Parts: sequence; C-alpha cells; structure tokens
Amino acid sequence: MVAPHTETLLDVRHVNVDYLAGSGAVHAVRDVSFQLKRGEIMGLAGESGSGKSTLAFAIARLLRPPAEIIGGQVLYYPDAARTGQFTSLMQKVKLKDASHQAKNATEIVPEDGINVFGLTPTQLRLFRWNELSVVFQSAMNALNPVMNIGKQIMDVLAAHQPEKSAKERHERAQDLLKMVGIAPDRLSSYPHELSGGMRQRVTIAIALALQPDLIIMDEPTTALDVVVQREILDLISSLCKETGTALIFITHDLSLLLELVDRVAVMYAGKLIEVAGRNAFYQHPRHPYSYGLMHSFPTLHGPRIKMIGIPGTPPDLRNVPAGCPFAQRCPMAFDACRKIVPELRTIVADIPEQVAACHLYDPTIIGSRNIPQPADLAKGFEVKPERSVVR
Ligand SMILES: Nc1ncnc2c1ncn2[C@@H]1O[C@H](COP(=O)(O)OP(=O)(O)OP(=O)(O)O)[C@@H](O)[C@H]1O
Repeated sequence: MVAPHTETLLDVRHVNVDYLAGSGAVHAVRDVSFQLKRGEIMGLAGESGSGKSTLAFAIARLLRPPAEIIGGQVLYYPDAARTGQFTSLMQKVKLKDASHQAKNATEIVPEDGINVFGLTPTQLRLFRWNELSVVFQSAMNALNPVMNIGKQIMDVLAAHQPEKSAKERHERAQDLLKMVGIAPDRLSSYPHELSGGMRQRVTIAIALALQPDLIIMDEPTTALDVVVQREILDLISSLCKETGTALIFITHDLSLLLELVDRVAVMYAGKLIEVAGRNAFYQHPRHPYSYGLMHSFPTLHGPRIKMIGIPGTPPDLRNVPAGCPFAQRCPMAFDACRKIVPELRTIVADIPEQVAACHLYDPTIIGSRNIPQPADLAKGFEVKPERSVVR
C-alpha cells in the first residue's frame, strides 16, 4: 500500500459505524471515504443527526459502546520530517507493549500510513496528542475548575514532553496563550475567572500545545455568542494556516463554515453526499440537498438569494430506505433515486474535486426524457414546499 498522494495526511476509506441499540442498529456512518491534505481546512456540514460527530469520533478512535466501527480504515500519513521522531516513539511503545497484550500492535511503516483502527491503547494515546487533537463544543466546560489554566497547559506538556524543563514548559505555555490572544499573565487564572470565549481559546491553546498535524473541532463555538464565535473561528483558521495544521471543522452552520474552510463535505443520513472546494460549493452546490442547505440561510456577503427550506425529515437510520437517502425529500427525485444508491461522482470535468452522489449527474441518465435536469434545481425547490404539505 502506498500513500495515495504525498500531500495526503488522512485517508478515510469506507468507514461504517453503527450504534447497537436495543431497537435495532442505527447506521450512523455509512461507507464514508475522503482524503485530507496536509494543512487543509475541511468543513463537515449537515443537519443534526447526519453522523458528523460519529465520523469525527471514529477518526479519533473516541467512540464508546454502543457505537461500533463495523468496517473501513483510517490511514494517517505522518509528516516525513517528523516521522523519525513519531515512529521511534511508536516503536518504543511496541517494544514495551510486547510483553503485555499488544499482539495486534500496528506495524509502523510510515510510507504505508498508520492504520488508526489498529493502534493499541498506548499507541493511540501517543497518536492523539502528538499528531491529532480534538476540541469539542463542551471542551471549554471540561477545563479543571480547581486548577489554574497555566498548570493545565503545562500538565499536557509535562505528560508528553517530559524531556522539557519546567522553565521551557512555562515559556511554551506563555507562548501558547499569546498565540490565542490571551495575555500570558493569565496563566495563573482559574477557568471561572475567564469568559466563555477565553475558555474556548484556552482549549485551542491546549489542542495546539504539541503541534499536532491534525485538529478535529466539533461545533467548537456553538455555545458562544455570534461575535465571539466569529473571533474564535478567525483565530482557528489563521493559526492553522500559520502552523500548517490540517483541520476538520464540524458544524451545522454552513454560513460560518463557508467563511473558514478550503473544502466542504456534506453529510446526509450517514453518507457523504457532496464534497467540493469552498468556492465551487458556494457558486454551484450540485446535490439537491446541498442546494437546499445553501438556500436555507442568509449570507452576510455575496448576492441576495431567495430563501427556501428543506421540507420533511431525514430517514430513520435503523431502517434506511433503498436508493438515495434524500429521495423522499428531494423535489428532483425520479425512479432510479428510489432504487439505486448513487455514488459520489465528478460533476464537471474542469472541477474534478467537486463530487456529488446524485443520479442527476449520471452520464447514463443525463438527457433522458422525463428526467429532471440539474438546471431545474431552483424551480424544483420552489415548488416543493407546496407539494410537500401532504405527506
Ligand atoms: N448513543 C447512541 N445510541 C444510539 N444512537 C445514537 C447514539 N449517538 C448518536 N446516535 C445516532 O447516530 C446518528 C448520528 O448522530 P451524530 O451525533 O453523529 O450526528 P451529528 O450530525 O453529529 O448531529 P449533531 O449535529 O446534532 O451533533 C443519529 O441518528 C443519532 O441519533
């Protein structure tokens, strides 16, 4: 196995995750594949329950029962410049683990990628802090209330970089606070002495502490007011650009996302239904669901657009209908949509990186008589609300 591209940091392949509930398995993530480049900022959008957090948790191996990874692979390609250090760390762990239970320890062959689902608990701990950090919505409330923030940052450094002196850790903690726009003398402050925005900045500082190559942020600003949200998001994107850190940013707020990311991935009912560069997506969302999403919020910038809604609700993930999961709500749906699951495919040859899973773009169907055409999307969504009243 060879890295799909030297620029690739993460290769998510056919990942499936179920929640094994008493009432039947919830198929929360269904055959999701995508690649992330080094330093790339990718936004994961989709309405509540579409599987965004489950996918993020799966990538970070943070899922707990009843969630179960049913299939797929996540391959991580460490930076060649850091590989030596990371590999030797991982190999040390393997030697140590060898006498214990680590029979399934992942072979660390960097050019083949690290198989994240195969990491032992100790390898995983190294991987999570050194290569990947995760920031959740609730992270700012997870700071230890009885420990000042300086100690919390320095504890992370002490645990993972024991070779550093106390003085070096203190200086690094000061630098990290400065990076996130907090005066270094606040190191001695306790979480309750900081505003929500400042607490979230501290969690970002902690996430950046070990200079990971990938950060996953799941709705990191939802609990904050709009002005602070914007400040934090500007901070996150500029820090990631500055440090070359890749970011997977999760939100159901597409307007925020579009201001922040290089690439957008839209999930619907556990599946990726469109992946596109930010501008291509902004100008031409191709999947009818993306089209509906884009027209269901006002933009601060850009031309005025007519607002529409997406009537109906997503399918029950215990019992996903045949065909396209959006077919029941889609104003463009035709026969094939209710029978055949559409694959992600390139829409326009000039923009190969924009892919959508929709039969409207199937070359064997395009042009058929009595089949709606992509150009009819706007019209389709305008008529849908009337038709959808009776369901
Ligand atoms: N512990 C659980 N047991 C059973 N089903 C679950 C559990 N946690 C999540 N689910 C289901 O898995 C699906 C995906 O949920 P997930 O939280 O990943 O979606 P999401 O897109 O992140 O939503 P949100 O934006 O609301 O966080 C949903 O249908 C949800 O009901």
